[in-house]
Amino acid sequence: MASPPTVAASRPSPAGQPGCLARPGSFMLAPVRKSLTARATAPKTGRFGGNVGGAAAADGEVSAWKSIRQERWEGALELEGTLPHWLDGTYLRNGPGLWDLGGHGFRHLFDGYATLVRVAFRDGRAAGAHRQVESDAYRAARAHGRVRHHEFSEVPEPGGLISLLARRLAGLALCAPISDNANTGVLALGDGRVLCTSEAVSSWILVDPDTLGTVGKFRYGDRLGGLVHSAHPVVVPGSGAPSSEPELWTLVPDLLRRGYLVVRMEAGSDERVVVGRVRCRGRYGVGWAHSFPVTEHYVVVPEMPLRYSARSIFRAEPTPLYRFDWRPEGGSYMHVVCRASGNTVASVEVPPFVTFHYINAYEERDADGRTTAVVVDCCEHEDTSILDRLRLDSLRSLAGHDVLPDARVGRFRIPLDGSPTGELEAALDPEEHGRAMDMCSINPAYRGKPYRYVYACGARRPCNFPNTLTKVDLVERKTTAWHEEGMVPSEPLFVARPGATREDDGVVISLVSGKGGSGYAVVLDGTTFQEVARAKFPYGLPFGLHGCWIPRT
Ligand SMILES: CC(=O)/C=C/C=C(C)/C=C/C1=C(C)CCCC1(C)C
Ligand SMILES: CC(/C=C/C=O)=C\C=C\C=O
Ligand SMILES: [Fe+2]
Repeated sequence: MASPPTVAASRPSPAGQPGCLARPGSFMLAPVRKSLTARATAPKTGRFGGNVGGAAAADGEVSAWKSIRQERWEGALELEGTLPHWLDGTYLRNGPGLWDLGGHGFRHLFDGYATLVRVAFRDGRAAGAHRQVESDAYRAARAHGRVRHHEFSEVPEPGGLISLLARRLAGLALCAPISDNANTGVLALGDGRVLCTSEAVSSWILVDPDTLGTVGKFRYGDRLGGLVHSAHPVVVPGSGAPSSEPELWTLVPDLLRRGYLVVRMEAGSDERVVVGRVRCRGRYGVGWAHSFPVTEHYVVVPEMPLRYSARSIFRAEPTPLYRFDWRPEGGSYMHVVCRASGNTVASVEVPPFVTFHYINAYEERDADGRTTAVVVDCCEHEDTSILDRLRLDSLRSLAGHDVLPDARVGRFRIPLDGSPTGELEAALDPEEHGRAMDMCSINPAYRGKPYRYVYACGARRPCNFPNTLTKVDLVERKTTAWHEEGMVPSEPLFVARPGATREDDGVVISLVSGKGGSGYAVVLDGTTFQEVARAKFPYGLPFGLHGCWIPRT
């Protein structure tokens, strides 16, 4: 641990008390029926193999892949360096932080129960907190001592004889319900509501950004249904006069009719409105739509050759790629849908690609101001092996081994002149960022517009996981990296300085699981990419996925 704990947990939850993870012996989880991957990884330390919230991880190992042990913690953070006084608001980050309960360990990074982490910045000081998100899946596992919902890589037996008989009588597949473990992102809708998100339509959970408490399930008031949707809905300033209230856009894949609904939801509403429909052009299933980009006038619908396996989702029958099938022979496409009319204005074939995250997209215009193409940037992985590299046994045991598959900034150019194909090439030499590229953010004021800077996780090899924070200059095709030996960074998030006019005038915040079991929020200068401050948690932080910034109003 880099520094001794200096603050006591303000609300400690001793074992056996409400608000605590478990009573000793109460978390023996039942065996899992089908494993989509190799054998379960046994917890490494302690009964839960976890980080002890409110105390240092004692064994000096990186905390990134260890479960957070205590359900919640809150307290002041020890500061090193000087925080800018203009940094006034709350940084929230979500991610799977609890992979071990009782005697059972999840196998894959994406399986873990959601842990929300918060760092509140005010007057040059920082306060931290974490709390488990109270999804039905998490509550059920806690109450029953077994995994009851199917997660990304695990398919538990349906619980109990009565439930099994009832399901058989109802003619349902003998599988547990789909999980509502909202462990992927956290999103401020801009109307006061803050949501934890994941892939299942029924998984969104409203949280209180101050207490991190679970407010309740978010349920749509419409009749659109859908089973899965993008884990990364996009909130943009509204286009509708007279209001420019922020609105949410997302994609709802239709697994039966093989297409996508492009939907919009207004601020304050819980009803999605269908703006456009796209039919899949490729063969086999619907392309996985974990995220998607928007430009000023268009929504881009990617049809990736990594396709949802309807069998795996409806009948809980695993594929070698968890919930997906790799079908490059079925074609790969990019569709462009007009945000105003819902019409598909371009649909082009592109080379096969694998991506979780789109960085940004913008419209390219000719000298007369006519839009000629849409440019889309993404974190592109060389193949689907990245999914297996995110297995916990690989993450835990292969640190320092150079097994991370290559990744690059993939740049698509989608012509709007009716051409049948689009291009895909690297936006810069991938060696610039150690051939790793994911967990990206940009200055949000440049979303959908021409832009220059990307903040992401890159690599200093050898490594089994991205281990640098990297600023990419897409114009100069150069990078600047921030790195400490042994660190596991999470998504860097850019926060603009109020009144800034330059794109990189602001700071970049990332929660880091450091060497020696430490956990801290590092704050980097957005321009120089030098550290300006770090706010240290008194315990190690598990790795997390995506975050958001909520300015103090
Ligand atoms: C975190 C990340 O990148 C991806 C996570 C994907 C998840 C959690 C997917 C989950 C599921 C499906 C793809 C199909 C239906 C079941 C469910 C577990 C929600
Ligand atoms: C953490 C990750 C990829 C890392 C490899 O470079 C992907 C996360 C995807 C889900 O949000
Ligand atoms: Fe994601």
